[in-house]
Amino acid sequence: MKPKILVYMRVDDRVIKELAKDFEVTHFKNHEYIGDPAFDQAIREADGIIGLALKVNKELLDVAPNLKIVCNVSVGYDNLDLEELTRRKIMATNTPGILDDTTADAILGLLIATARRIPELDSFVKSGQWDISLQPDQYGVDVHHKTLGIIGMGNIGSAIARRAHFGFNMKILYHNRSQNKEAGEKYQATYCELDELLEKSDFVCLMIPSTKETEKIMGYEQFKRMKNTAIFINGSRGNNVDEDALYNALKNGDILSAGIDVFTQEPTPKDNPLLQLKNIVTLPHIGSSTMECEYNMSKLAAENLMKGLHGKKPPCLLNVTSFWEQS
Ligand SMILES: NC(=O)c1ccc[n+]([C@@H]2O[C@H](COP(=O)([O-])OP(=O)(O)OC[C@H]3O[C@@H](n4cnc5c(N)ncnc54)[C@H](O)[C@@H]3O)[C@@H](O)[C@H]2O)c1
Ligand SMILES: O=C(O)[C@H](O)CO
Repeated sequence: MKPKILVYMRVDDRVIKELAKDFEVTHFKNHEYIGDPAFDQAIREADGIIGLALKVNKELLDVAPNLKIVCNVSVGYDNLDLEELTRRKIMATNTPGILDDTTADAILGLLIATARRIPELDSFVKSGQWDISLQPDQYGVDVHHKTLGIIGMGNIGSAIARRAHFGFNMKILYHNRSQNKEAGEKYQATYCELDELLEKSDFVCLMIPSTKETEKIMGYEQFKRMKNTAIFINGSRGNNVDEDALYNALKNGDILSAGIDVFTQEPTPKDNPLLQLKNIVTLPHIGSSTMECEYNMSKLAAENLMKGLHGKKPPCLLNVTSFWEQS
């Protein structure tokens, strides 16, 4: 009998087809969760899970007695209770590295779209309002030669810094858990404490993982510290930002505008007050969502799953030291 796997949300169809050669696949394309009878049965029987953003916590693990591996099709793994998975000797994997350039492209795109007010001016043209020349109150602000503060100079933060430094002649400041020597040398990026970065940057780009420590790292105080001409970009996770504080800062002119790829709740509710503001550009969490990148991420996640269920060490094992090397 083939091992059983639960495929959750976004996994490339070609990859699912490959997986079906080795495994019995049950695919949930949307946000099904415990309580849905079909999902309950699939999770009860699953040897492995592959997919995007399934909340894997004690509640779910308690009803998944056969589970051996959980493979995220994402680099972020804030959806996983890693401690609990490790305690139960269940492997967990993610997909680091292969999405850096794609995500950095999207975040730079969002930054430029926000600075140059591209979505707003696109609507202006398409709605037939362009009957006189552009007015000064429709101008955007320059990106080139400005100061970009990156919070989280990891893989994606570095890919953003590379583009900003070489492509736009921006001055890079960064805040990180530890100093990133390579970014300092290659992109002339200067390490600073968070407060200093917020005070000096024309653009602040958040690129840290979502953890207990980073929850609402951008709150009322942090937005107040930013220049009132500055633009805030969140390409990380919604939980890292206090959305009420962001709303307040945008509404009161504490900052100029914001570009947001991620929300506290996704999909974000239609009545999220942020959506009413003119000075915010929003995206539905598209950082890595290109045809090429999503396929590569699915393939890497599938490789993790295959290796794990075939008794080999998955290439992107997250709980490596605490689990694999002891077992
Ligand atoms: N918008 C999207 O579609 C999208 C796509 C990919 C990743 N992401 C998010 O971006 C995050 C970063 O991805 P990555 O591949 O660059 O990860 P990474 O691990 O390479 O980099 C994260 C960096 O953040 C730093 N960091 C962590 N906690 C910190 C703290 N409390 N204070 C200061 N610095 C801290 C780390 O030292 C590290 O350098 C992911 O965890 C994910 O949440 C979003
Ligand atoms: O963490 C990631 O890889 C992305 O946010 C997934 O969409």
